[in-house]
Amino acid sequence: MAVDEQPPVTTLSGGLGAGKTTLLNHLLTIGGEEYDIAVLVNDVGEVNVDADLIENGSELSMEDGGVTELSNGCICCGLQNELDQELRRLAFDEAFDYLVVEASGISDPVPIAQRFVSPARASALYDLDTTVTVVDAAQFHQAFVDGRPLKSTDDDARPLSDLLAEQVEFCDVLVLNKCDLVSETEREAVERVVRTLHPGVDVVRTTESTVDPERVLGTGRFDQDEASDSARWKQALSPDHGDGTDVDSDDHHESQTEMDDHGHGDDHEHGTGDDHDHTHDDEHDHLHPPEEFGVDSFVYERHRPFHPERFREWLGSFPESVVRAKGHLWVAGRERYALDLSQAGTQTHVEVNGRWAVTLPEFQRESYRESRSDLHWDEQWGDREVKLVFIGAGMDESSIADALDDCLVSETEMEDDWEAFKNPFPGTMEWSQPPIEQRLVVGDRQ
Ligand SMILES: Nc1nc2c(ncn2[C@@H]2O[C@H](COP(=O)(O)OP(=O)(O)OP(=O)(O)O)[C@@H](O)[C@H]2O)c(=O)[nH]1
Repeated sequence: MAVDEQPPVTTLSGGLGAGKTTLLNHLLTIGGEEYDIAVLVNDVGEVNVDADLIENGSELSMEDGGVTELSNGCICCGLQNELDQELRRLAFDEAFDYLVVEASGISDPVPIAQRFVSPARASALYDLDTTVTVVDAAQFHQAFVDGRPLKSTDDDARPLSDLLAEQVEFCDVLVLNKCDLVSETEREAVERVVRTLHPGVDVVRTTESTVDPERVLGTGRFDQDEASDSARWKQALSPDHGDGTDVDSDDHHESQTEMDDHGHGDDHEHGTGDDHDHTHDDEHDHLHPPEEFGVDSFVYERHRPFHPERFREWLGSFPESVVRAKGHLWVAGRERYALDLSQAGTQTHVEVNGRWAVTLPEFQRESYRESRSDLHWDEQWGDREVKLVFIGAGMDESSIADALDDCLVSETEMEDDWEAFKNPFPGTMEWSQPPIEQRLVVGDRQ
């Protein structure tokens, strides 16, 4: 792609589990008719579940460069170098005419937007078009109307609700999602708070993130001068905010050189009003969100199925310290299909994702295995496994893992007839039905 073509960019931010991946998949299905979209997906955990979900839900794939994943950190801080590299690689090596960047649920949208404006190098390659924040209406109501903020259990950390508020404050379009989980009165109360935090923001109400693509793609709403007036934008650029606490100091040196390489000729044209040098250090001189908000993550991986009844029971009492969990499941009695689990707030969804590779005809199975060098393969069970990412504040990893281990099929149960277990989990892929009916939903307003 020629450098001067500058594909437009939409960034998607928003709280953990708010509906960003759902929105992205919706855009790829509907908006894909108008644009040839490339996506860059950032996930906090070491396993990028979102990238898999996007691949499964669309024709894009990692191999053809359509989906790029950046995992195990935040593109707003720790992975900024990787973000810059990927943005350059995409611009020079891939053919697309729109880029959508899905930030992790604990990313601060300000430093991400700053990667696309002068003097950041990507500003010459892309045109930041729209910044979008997706909000879970029910979670927001709980935190800001009911007055039960999302806490972090680490005393020194800021409550996660602060991040939610910051994500609301910095966006051009706010997608108020999960409207099915709130009453009209609750939604109105949420909108009042949202408009207080961000007067004049364009609010789109949705369920399942079904937004009209025109509201978030090619809107031309991002205005650098207006964004530059945002208090946090200025704070992030201020040289006085260095407290030396940034955990990624090594990254800074490399990026600093990159920034120095870059001509700053157009700085003044789109200036932020500050006349100091915009160094990389200045740009993200804040704590890395996982530290600032006391968030951590771990992966639970086992190569044995869950007992359907015990695991269903466990789902009914999700540990409070877990803010978000997602991944795939092997449930005994469901040997043909991998199930996706997605927990956010008080709701957990389990739905059929696709067939385990081991059940595919040999030709397909082998080509799948070749394309996934990291795939765990068991002689007897193939790729069937449980792999879940947990993200939360103050989680007791070993007690969660122990409780889950108790839900696994025991040594003796391995010999049982698994079809005889009472099994509430979905087990077919009847695409003629609306997918929602193939879900097991655990939690409020089922
Ligand atoms: N009830 C309800 N559930 C929804 C809605 N939109 C999405 N979900 C579900 O909420 C869960 C999280 O959705 P995602 O799209 O994965 O959320 P996300 O913002 O990408 O999550 P992270 O990237 O982990 O922060 C999934 O189980 C979705 O199916 C909605 O409008 N209503």
